[in-house]
Amino acid sequence: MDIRFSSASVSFGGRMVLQPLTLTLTERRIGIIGLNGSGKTTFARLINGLVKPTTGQVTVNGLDTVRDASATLAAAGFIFQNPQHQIIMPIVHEDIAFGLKNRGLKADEIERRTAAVLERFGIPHLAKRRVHELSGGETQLVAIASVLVTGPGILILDEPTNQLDLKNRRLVETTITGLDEHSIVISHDLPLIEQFERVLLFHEGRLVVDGPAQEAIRAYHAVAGC
Ligand SMILES: Nc1ncnc2c1ncn2[C@@H]1O[C@H](COP(=O)(O)OP(=O)(O)OP(=O)(O)O)[C@@H](O)[C@H]1O
Repeated sequence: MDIRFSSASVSFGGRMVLQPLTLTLTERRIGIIGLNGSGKTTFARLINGLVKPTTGQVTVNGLDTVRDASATLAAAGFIFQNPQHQIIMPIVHEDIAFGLKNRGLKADEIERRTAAVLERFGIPHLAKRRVHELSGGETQLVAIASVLVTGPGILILDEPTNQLDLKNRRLVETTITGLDEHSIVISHDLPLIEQFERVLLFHEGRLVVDGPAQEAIRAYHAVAGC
């Protein structure tokens, strides 16, 4: 993974919500922390082109997120804060197959890949379940499976353990830390974040710490005043 920000900033309606930043991300597990409204989601959305830089440039494995928008989307999958919003089909198996159908794969290949990803996440028993009947943890796993089945090398997750009970949180945490793909995770779940190789702390639209997890978490407590 090689993600480069070159003087990239974001303004909405003339207000700069992300100050210009220049950095390169290559680590396997990267955490993003900060208070509400500090710019975390905006930063993460720049990576797969959901938000365009107002100034500067962002590239993902050499792809420009604006010029090469669809290739960037294929390289970096995104799991939204409310994953139920990105689940499109009513049945789990159909939802996982959806992205593969869109890519024009043959039926037997779709079936093979769908079964493999269900197996990978330990959820073959959910294949025929209705999506709206799943628990929060199951919904997260299905959303992750639906994105990873298309083969992005990078997964960006926006608060993946938010609103999960302790058991489901552990399940999703273990799934994320065990991924082969590179992951970039926005989270207030500090026990998860403290396992990561590199953590970025945002405050009021600025990247204020970029370093080891312990250092960033200590600084987070300081800016939060607790
Ligand atoms: N599409 C948009 N239009 C206008 N303002 C926006 C837009 N998206 C985000 N903002 C503003 O940008 C700032 C940063 O928002 P962002 O969602 O990146 O923060 P965050 O750190 O992810 O917050 P949270 O932890 O609450 O999800 C906020 O003031 C937000 O209101």
